[in-house]
Amino acid sequence: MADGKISVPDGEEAPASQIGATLEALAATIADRRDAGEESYTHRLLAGSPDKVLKKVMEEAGEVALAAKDVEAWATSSIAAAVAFESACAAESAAAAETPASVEAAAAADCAFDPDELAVQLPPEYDAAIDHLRYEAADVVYHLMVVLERYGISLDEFAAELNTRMTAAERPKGAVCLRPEHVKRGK
Ligand SMILES: N=c1c2ncn([C@@H]3O[C@H](COP(=O)(O)OP(=O)(O)OP(=O)(O)O)[C@@H](O)[C@H]3O)c2ncn1[C@@H]1O[C@H](COP(=O)(O)O)[C@@H](O)[C@H]1O
Repeated sequence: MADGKISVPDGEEAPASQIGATLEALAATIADRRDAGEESYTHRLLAGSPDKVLKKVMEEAGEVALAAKDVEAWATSSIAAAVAFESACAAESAAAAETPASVEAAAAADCAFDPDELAVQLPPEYDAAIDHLRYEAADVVYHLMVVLERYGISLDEFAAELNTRMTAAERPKGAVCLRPEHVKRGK
């Protein structure tokens, strides 16, 4: 596996992976749609004005950001609810301790405020927000892959871009890299 811009290190074999197989299948489907009819959304993105798919990438990236903010909001409100509960509990405990008759009850409650002990319950909406984030992330990747196909950047070449940014220790064995003359060219 090597073309004009990329190469596999000598003596190493290209690795296999799930996401690799998935992206390869999707890239092949997208490439096939060059010859499809107008009923294919992918074909319309490949054959129509480039602005359509370029706008879509920006729009879907924005939706990823909004979906992530939604995840943040559910996490923050869940933490706030847990803090409010702990604070109320600690206040009740402190008030009880001031009344001699209640000292025992207060000790039993053992409810001093301790942020490390917060029991944060994430609601079902948090999980749904994570599902939504993953969905929007897939929309970005699909549209980005249509852009790559449109401009003739193969998956191997794209992998080489990412691999080139890794240190030798981080890079998978056998990973392709950009030939030096293509690194950061045109940046
Ligand atoms: N992976 C995708 C894929 N992801 C997203 N999309 C389309 O991208 C469009 C996104 O448009 P919208 O902005 O309306 O997004 P939405 O998801 O409806 O809603 P939001 O993002 O606004 O929340 C929808 O029409 C989706 O169907 C995709 N269209 C096609 N594919 C793949 O490409 C293959 C070929 O598709 P066709 O070209 O339709 O044959 C399919 O079999 C799939 O494997």
